[in-house]
Amino acid sequence: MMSKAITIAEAQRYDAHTINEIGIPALVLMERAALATFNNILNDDFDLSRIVVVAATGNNGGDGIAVARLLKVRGLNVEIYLLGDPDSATPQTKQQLKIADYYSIPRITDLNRIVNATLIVDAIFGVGLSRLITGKFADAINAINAADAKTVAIDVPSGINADTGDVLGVAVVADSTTTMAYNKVGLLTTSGKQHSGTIHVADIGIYAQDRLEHAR
Ligand SMILES: NC(=O)C1=CN([C@@H]2O[C@H](COP(=O)(O)OP(=O)(O)OC[C@H]3O[C@@H](n4cnc5c(N)ncnc54)[C@H](O)[C@@H]3O)[C@@H](O)[C@H]2O)[C@H](O)CC1
Ligand SMILES: [K+]
Repeated sequence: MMSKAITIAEAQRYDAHTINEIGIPALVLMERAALATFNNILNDDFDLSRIVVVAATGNNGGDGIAVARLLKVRGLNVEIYLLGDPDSATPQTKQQLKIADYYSIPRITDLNRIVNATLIVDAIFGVGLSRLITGKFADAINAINAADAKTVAIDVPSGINADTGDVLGVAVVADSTTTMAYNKVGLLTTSGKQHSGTIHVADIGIYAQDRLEHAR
């Protein structure tokens, strides 16, 4: 089947339409994104003995923190490496952090725990990446790439511009990427493919066109 690929602007427009016009709450979309990623993780052949979710405070991070909770509730050993100030997280991501705290998911600050993980979930940046990556964000991506662990990216491998496939300084090299709603144009480029690994497109209830015909 031919699958459509969309730009960052389209992804943002379809998200906003689904939330604001249709009325599906952002947290519901986030839960579906997390469930799709979680199911892809369980269906693959990964060593799940030491899982680290590396998350920033945008909605991509929120997806990842929700994945951490789904894994934890399954009884798996999962830790969160959080980048950025939780006080400036998006409302959805703040809610995910609160839920993760309820389940006592450890928050780690030592990059060595990333390097020694068996599976890494990359939830640093998705379609919101807007500038060159430096500092602690770059350090975390370098640690992910230095690890022997398999790496699963959420939506876009962090550091890849989802329109052009360009590396904005440094980018995660993933074994697989669960991308939401549609593939992204930048993931079809040579660089995009090299960083995404196997791409799974997840239906999370966001569509380019309203499916009103099914309702008649
Ligand atoms: N909108 C939805 O309801 C859904 C979104 N999903 C997921 O969310 C991301 C997009 O989330 P958004 O908050 O718009 O952006 P990001 O999380 O990708 O990142 C934005 C965040 O990062 C900062 N930032 C950007 N570039 C840099 C940089 N180089 N260094 C440091 N910080 C940077 C920026 O300022 C923001 O704070 C999407 O990809 C999906 O994963 C859902 O899946 C569900 C629906
Ligand atoms: K990501």
